Amino acid sequence: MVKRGRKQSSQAQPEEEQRTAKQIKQDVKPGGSGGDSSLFSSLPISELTHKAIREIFEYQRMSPVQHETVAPLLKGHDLLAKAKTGTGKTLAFLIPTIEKLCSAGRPHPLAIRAVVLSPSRELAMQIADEAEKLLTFHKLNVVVLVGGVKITRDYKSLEKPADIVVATPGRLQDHLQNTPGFRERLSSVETLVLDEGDQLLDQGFRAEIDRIIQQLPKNRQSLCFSATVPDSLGAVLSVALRPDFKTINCVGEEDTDTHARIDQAYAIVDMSQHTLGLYSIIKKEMSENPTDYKVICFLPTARQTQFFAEALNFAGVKALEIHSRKSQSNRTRVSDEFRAASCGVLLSSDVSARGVDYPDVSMVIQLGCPSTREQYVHRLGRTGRAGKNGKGLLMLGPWEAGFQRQDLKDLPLDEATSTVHAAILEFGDETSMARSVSRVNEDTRTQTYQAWLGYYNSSLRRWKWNKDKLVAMGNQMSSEVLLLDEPPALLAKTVGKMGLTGVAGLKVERGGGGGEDHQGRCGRGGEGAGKGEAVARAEAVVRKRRWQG
Ligand SMILES: Nc1ncnc2c1ncn2[C@@H]1O[C@H](COP(=O)(O)OP(=O)(O)OP(=O)(O)O)[C@@H](O)[C@H]1O
Repeated sequence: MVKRGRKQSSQAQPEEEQRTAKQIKQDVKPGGSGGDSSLFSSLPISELTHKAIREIFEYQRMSPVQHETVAPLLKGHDLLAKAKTGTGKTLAFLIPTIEKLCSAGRPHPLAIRAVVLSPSRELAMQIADEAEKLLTFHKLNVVVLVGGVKITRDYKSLEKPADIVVATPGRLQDHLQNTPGFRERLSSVETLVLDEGDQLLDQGFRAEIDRIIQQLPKNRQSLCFSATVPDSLGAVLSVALRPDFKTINCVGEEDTDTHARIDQAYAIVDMSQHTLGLYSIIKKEMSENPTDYKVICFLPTARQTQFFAEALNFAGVKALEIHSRKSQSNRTRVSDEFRAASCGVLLSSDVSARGVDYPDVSMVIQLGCPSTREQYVHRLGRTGRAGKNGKGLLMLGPWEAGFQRQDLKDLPLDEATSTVHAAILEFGDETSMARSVSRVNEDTRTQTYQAWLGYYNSSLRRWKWNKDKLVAMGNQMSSEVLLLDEPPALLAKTVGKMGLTGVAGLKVERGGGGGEDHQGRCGRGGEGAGKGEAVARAEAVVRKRRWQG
């Protein structure tokens, strides 16, 4: 069942409703000038778009970012816009983009006239859905081009007119290189939108974005939207925007990038308590909001996401998982299921960190350090959207505590370490959790170990670690989180690629059979052990921990 608003207990309803209504008003109140200029009806746009906003979206007032950006965009300016998460940036760029297209006819039947780029597939699909709703009464087409979908499906979609293409950079570049005629079709582009522009212009996507932009007409209008605009963005914006671009910042100078209505907290939790801590906090949220808990937990890597999801499911918490190791059809199904659910738990890698609009998320948990401060802000922004309340909990290992102290020092995070410990006491059972972890597939645990090493290896300087320390910490994770007797063996090739050849404590498998570590010991991290042995091992780990106090 699709839920439209958070359910309230009957007693709390009037006050809660009033509060929510007030917050929505704040989010949609006109930015500064006030009055009726914030009504959609005051916008000089086509009647067909007005009709969609009225009848399909049923919105009356623009949010501040819509109020401040739509008018200059209708005048044709290039724009960099910053506004907090969940405040309606999607419509802010779609309305002017569509208006420009309907004010003139197609230059030729297959012309691509607007390109919207998104860093993730799920976000691209969501933007395309929103565009289709806005185009309900227009005769314009939207085509989505994202990775993970059979290219033949793209060819089919591209047989029709594609006035607006919403794409991830990799797939768009693939078409540029390999699809006959695609490059020519792009020569009609009038508008380029970079949603989550800071991420698109960052290192990860930069080369693809540069190549795409080279193919677009110079006289296009370009827009860049995000909830975070790091200083480094200034230097690369000239690639996408014309030099006289406007900047609109809907986050006041004195304000923070996050919403005051989201209660933010952090907890410093020992590695050995991460699984139990996560389980217990989710159980607490479920018991406090039995009919409307909706939790997203972000993990640093796809494999950690998979590991914790499997462990939680064995422990009796139904958890969905979404990450890059899943097929696109599975990702889309999971995303749709979580969007429509009134209650649920979703474990996600950063594929859902930005832009994705799941309604009524009650809590965002971040277990492990996010890659950047910006990523923290975007992940947190999956709750507290469109004027609603929300909660965020950042759970860090002791070695990561500096992230909260340094990178988030201007954000209002309360310390909640004792809350996590209290939740563990109330809801956790170490032996039963150890049994659940032992049931997690051996391959998942090996891959989680490898991914963990990869994630921390890519930022050694941030942790002030050398390679020996990295491996020591990884092995601690293998023992305390994955509950393996010995760290799993990694292929020599993988170890070489990570630059870890010769590092003490790493077990290396030289193709086939068991592994040998750099001290010459043999074994394979519990592989091949039966279920009974795995549980016995888990219980031994718990016993050992108790002995060690
Ligand atoms: N004018 C409006 N009135 C009421 N609700 C709105 C309005 N505009 C957008 N919304 C709703 O607000 C929610 C958030 O919008 P949207 O996803 O565009 O936010 P965003 O600013 O792009 O967020 P993010 O920074 O996370 O990408 C959506 O559910 C959307 O339908």
